[in-house]
Amino acid sequence: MILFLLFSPSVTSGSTCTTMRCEHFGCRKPSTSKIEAWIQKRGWTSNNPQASLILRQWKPVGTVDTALDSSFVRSMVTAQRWKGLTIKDVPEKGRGVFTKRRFEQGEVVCEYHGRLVSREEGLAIHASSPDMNPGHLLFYKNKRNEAMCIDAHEESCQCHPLSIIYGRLINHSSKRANIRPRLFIHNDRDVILFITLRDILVNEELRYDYGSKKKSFAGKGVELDWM
Ligand SMILES: C[S@@+](CC[C@H](N)C(=O)[O-])C[C@H]1O[C@@H](n2cnc3c(N)ncnc32)[C@H](O)[C@@H]1O
Repeated sequence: MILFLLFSPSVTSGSTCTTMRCEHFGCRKPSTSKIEAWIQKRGWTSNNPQASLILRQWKPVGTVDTALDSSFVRSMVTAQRWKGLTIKDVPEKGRGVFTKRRFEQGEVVCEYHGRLVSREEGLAIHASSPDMNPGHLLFYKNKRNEAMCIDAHEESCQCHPLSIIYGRLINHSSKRANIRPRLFIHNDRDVILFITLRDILVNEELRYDYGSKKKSFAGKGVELDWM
């Protein structure tokens, strides 16, 4: 869908002058220090690009389909250390996730991370919640077309007990969604990444369409006023 050039500097490496296209960071904006380390690793002898300039001109590289191709994005999925986000209270919604920096269209924001369970198990968790609120469950179909659920009702997951799991705190909007979930597979694990639908400014609330009908959450006919 989206093809963005990240950076095409003319650089001198030894005696060879090459036009480089950096795809290393893929669909996720790196920090200045990450770019500096990347430049240093190239071992260029002259004409080195400035990290701050790369950062200013940065755009995601690749398409939504290739969002998990970059080792940088995969390392974030492994570590669950998503930067650039913060949690705030939102009137009548509880908590919500807000941006601490600008995100570009097509950028990976974070993962909906949690425990993988079957749809039936997810529905049982849903049914046992006090007000049948969808809470922190995400229902989806995997690549084999099986109905599954990511259960994120715990504040933190067992695999990353110290990480903030932002995905579970993102609120719903069908009309004003600025990110969308997308299913990938990494190390045989289903990974649902949120990808921006447009440029997102600093201090914007992240929202995605939960995809549930007002009266039929997970097919259970639950009335939810806020949907
Ligand atoms: C995935 S959680 C989102 C984080 C939640 N606000 C919290 O504080 O934990 C989903 C729950 O947030 C609330 N919520 C999400 N979107 C909402 C909206 N647009 N309006 C009101 N409540 C919303 C509902 O209670 C829903 O069950």
